[in-house]
Amino acid sequence: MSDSPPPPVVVVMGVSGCGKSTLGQALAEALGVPYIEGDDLHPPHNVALMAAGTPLTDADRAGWLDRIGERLAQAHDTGAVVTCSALRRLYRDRLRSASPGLRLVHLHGDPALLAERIGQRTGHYMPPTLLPSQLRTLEPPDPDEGATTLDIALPPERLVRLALQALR
Ligand SMILES: Nc1ncnc2c1ncn2[C@@H]1O[C@H](COP(=O)(O)OP(=O)(O)OP(=O)(O)O)[C@@H](O)[C@H]1O
Ligand SMILES: O=C(O)[C@H](O)[C@@H](O)[C@H](O)[C@H](O)CO
Repeated sequence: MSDSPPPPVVVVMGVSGCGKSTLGQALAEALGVPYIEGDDLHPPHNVALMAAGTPLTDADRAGWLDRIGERLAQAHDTGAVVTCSALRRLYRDRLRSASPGLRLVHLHGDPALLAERIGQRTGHYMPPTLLPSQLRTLEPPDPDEGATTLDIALPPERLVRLALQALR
């Protein structure tokens, strides 16, 4: 029997292109927990809207957040790293109601750097034109949410180290 605490359930959050998938995968590997790509849980309707350059509404995101919440709840014993934009406080409250102990890592960065990274990547449904609406919708975590905010200008390996330190 080990007295070690259960592995963490982590949501890596932030606007499109902030590096959620890049950090999320590396962090899951470092923690030895499953990785869940939140973008894969969007219904096709949401993906079609975003691909057409239409921002999602609260109603569009509701069912998606519930699916993510289910996955977070299932990960209670195993831990997990899940990517989810989780832009608004009310979305995060919805996730926390499914997984009360969840930890947040918020990737935050200069809009010009975000635009550059989104512009450089290929094969993604999310068009660069949606970045301004993502930034308008973002409500950065409040102090009581205990989030760790990291600067996307840092290299991925450093972000992993800082996230691991914060999650200890
Ligand atoms: N710390 C970093 N330093 C430099 N480039 C990075 C960093 N993190 C991510 N990138 C690059 O930025 C781009 C966006 O990263 P990524 O796809 O991980 O973001 P995302 O938040 O998951 O995006 P989305 O939510 O839109 O799917 C990718 O091309 C990735 O290689
Ligand atoms: O809440 C949202 O508007 C969406 O989750 C977006 O943030 C994208 O799915 C994601 O970032 C992929 O580019």
